[in-house]
Amino acid sequence: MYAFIVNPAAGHGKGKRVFLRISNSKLYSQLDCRYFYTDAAGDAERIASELCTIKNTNLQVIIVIGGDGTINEVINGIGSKSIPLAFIPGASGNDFARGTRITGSPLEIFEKIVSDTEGGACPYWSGTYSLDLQDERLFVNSIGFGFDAQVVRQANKSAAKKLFNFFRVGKLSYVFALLNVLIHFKPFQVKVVADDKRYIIDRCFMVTVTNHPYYGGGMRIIPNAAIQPDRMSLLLIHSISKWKVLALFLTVFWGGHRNFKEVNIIEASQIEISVSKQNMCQIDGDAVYFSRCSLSKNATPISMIGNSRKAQAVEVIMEKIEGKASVTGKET
Ligand SMILES: Nc1ncnc2c1ncn2[C@@H]1O[C@H](COP(=O)(O)OP(=O)(O)OP(=O)(O)O)[C@@H](O)[C@H]1O
Repeated sequence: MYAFIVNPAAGHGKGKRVFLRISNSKLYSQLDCRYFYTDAAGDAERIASELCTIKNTNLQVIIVIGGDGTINEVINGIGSKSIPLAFIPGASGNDFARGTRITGSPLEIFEKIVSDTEGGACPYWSGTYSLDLQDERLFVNSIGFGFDAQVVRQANKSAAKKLFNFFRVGKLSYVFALLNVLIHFKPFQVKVVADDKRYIIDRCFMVTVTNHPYYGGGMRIIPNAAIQPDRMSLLLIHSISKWKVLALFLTVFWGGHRNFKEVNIIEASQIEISVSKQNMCQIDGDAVYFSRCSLSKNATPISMIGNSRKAQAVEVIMEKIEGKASVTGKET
């Protein structure tokens, strides 16, 4: 069975339009397909979790249609179960699709998914996080602390977002939010422990941890962040003037921001981030308050199909991790 989890509201209705294009196709009618629409936050996670536990469904793949928030929920619903996962972007941000090289029209992606069910999976390692000692959860793209989280919160709560989405220029809501937050933003003190290194930064602007290069709807925030087991990429921006922040966000599309002296990029397996005064953090585009966060890489990779990364069986990668061969640390 091909199980579709569809967020019809994603991208101001794009999720539904993408699914209708697929469900009206000849290929869809020839296969054993079922679909589940989400109604509200938490539905995609619950549906994915139920699909993984129901026996005798002959489930071949869960295909998610929506945005990064929907794929985040589904990955948390699947957890460590070995169900192949595919994603057809149906929103405006779509950083997960960029990062995992999901390309083509929705129908082309669907055709690729169907051919990959014959054996074309490649692994994807999400990250785990625990906020303020709560239970661990997974993030698919990135977690950001400080400035970017406040921008996400501002954009999500702004009434203008609906209007921008209606005119299909949803990204403009982030530009407006960025300018708005920048005016009032105050740098904060943060302590970052990355493996055996400790950093205490007095005038921190933001800290971002990613599983792949893309962020904020196409910005290449850490251009060489590899999809890999064990290690996450971390970007730190500190001691920077507000004018320079504007310049930085203009150069981020081609990676020029890496040359700013206020920017540091490192890799680590275990990361602890703590702030003395409660601050904001965004997880795959969802903003919440935090004081302390522990991060690591999820040991169990997701078996992804339907993307253009070169396929390699998840079992082969797992053997490498377990030490039977050397790990390159680069995307396969
Ligand atoms: N039927 C629904 N109506 C409204 N909200 C929903 C529905 N189903 C799910 N949601 C909520 O929508 C959230 C965000 O969805 P998602 O990120 O996939 O799309 P999006 O926010 O429109 O994406 P983008 O901002 O990139 O266009 C989900 O995490 C969930 O909380």
